[in-house]
Amino acid sequence: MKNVVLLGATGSIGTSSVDVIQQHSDLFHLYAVAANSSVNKVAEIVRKYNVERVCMFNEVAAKELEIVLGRKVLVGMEGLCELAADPKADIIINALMGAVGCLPTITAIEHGKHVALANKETMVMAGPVIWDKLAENPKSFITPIDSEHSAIFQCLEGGKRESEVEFLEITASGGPFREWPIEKFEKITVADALNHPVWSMGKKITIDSASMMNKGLEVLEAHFLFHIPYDQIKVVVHPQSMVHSLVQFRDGSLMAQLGAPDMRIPIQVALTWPDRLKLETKRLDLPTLAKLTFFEPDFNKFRCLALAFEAGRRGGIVPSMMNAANEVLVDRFLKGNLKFTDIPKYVEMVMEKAPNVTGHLSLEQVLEADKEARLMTEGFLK
Ligand SMILES: NC(=O)C1=CN([C@@H]2O[C@H](COP(=O)(O)OP(=O)(O)OC[C@H]3O[C@@H](n4cnc5c(N)ncnc54)[C@H](OP(=O)(O)O)[C@@H]3O)[C@@H](O)[C@H]2O)C=CC1
Ligand SMILES: CC(=O)[C@@H](O)[C@H](O)COP(=O)(O)O
Ligand SMILES: [Mn+2]
Repeated sequence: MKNVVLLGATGSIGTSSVDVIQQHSDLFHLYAVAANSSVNKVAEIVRKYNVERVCMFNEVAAKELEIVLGRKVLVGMEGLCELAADPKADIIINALMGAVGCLPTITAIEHGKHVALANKETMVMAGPVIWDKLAENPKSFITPIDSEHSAIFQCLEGGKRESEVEFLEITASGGPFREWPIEKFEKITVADALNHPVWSMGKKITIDSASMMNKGLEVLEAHFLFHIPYDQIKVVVHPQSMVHSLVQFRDGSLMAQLGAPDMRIPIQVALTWPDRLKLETKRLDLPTLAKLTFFEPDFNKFRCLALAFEAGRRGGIVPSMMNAANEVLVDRFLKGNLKFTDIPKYVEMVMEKAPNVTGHLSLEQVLEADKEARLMTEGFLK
């Protein structure tokens, strides 16, 4: 039996993870959960699945949950990291949203854990630091949950074939504005942007999908997960989201992973790899599938995608600053205080001010850059 710590248990990935764990309750025990402030949802999960340890990031919520459950609730970043380091934990699923996921991932690696990673922001902001930490802690390893990265991971047979890759082809749905003319972008509303054509996900990633920053983040995530240079990473728009990504090998073979758009599939792969267990979810029926289509992305319309490639190529603290600026801007947009077109505009302004840092990158530099970019973005918005 493997003890699973689920960080971000109340979210979209968290909920799907609970389902997968329950479908295999002979193999996995939901040992600990964490969230930000959803007290009732956490209380329900804890009671239903006999969860042993709990953390709430938000202090008030932690106190409230302690009263509801009548037992100790960990709190804040310290609490998240305590769960990530718990000696009884075998697998840490990081399904937190945003840069808050970075330190728990690093702590889990430092404690030799298997990290099943949905929190792409971790890899984007701190990729080189993660490389160092994994090298220092050879017992630890990451299995990706992000659907595209799971597809690539599977095509690479768990990373064994990285050196044989010609390029990675990351698929993108294109989001709700794939067919909108750029002239209409000024008028995009929050409701328009939350209307993802395929996936039902948390709000932040849904806005990122609409701006295609999500695909940009995924390019950096792929670079850091699979050690593939940016010149060998392509993005292809595939509106049906049935092909989750592809790997072109140097012998001319193009491998793809297909499946219904259901995150429980990559979550289960991340938990059970290299084994493939039964999962109750929809199957793709090829004869009844509609056409599968593929297009070049429009880098002019989706400026965030171009900016992310630029941030990746510049390296250093630029990805951390880009990610932080984007988080602030998406939050403002969701609150109705920013135009959709202001997201790439201000991300670019922050990136222009970002210094090029060469040489070894430390965790302190990454976290400082994150803080600095948030302040800078707020400053631009005043
Ligand atoms: N949803 C999807 O299909 C996919 C998501 N991902 C990635 O997975 C991650 C999670 O996404 P998703 O599930 O959609 O997000 P959601 O917004 O649905 O859920 C986020 C979870 O994180 C918790 N959380 C948010 N902020 C904090 C904080 N400061 N401290 C502790 N917990 C916090 C929330 O708790 P609370 O409920 O209390 O707010 C919630 O449990 C993201 O990095 C996303 O990019 C990747 C691929 C697909
Ligand atoms: C399910 C998943 O992995 C998301 O990251 C998804 O890819 C978002 O859709 P887009 O392709 O529109 O960004
Ligand atoms: Mn994805």
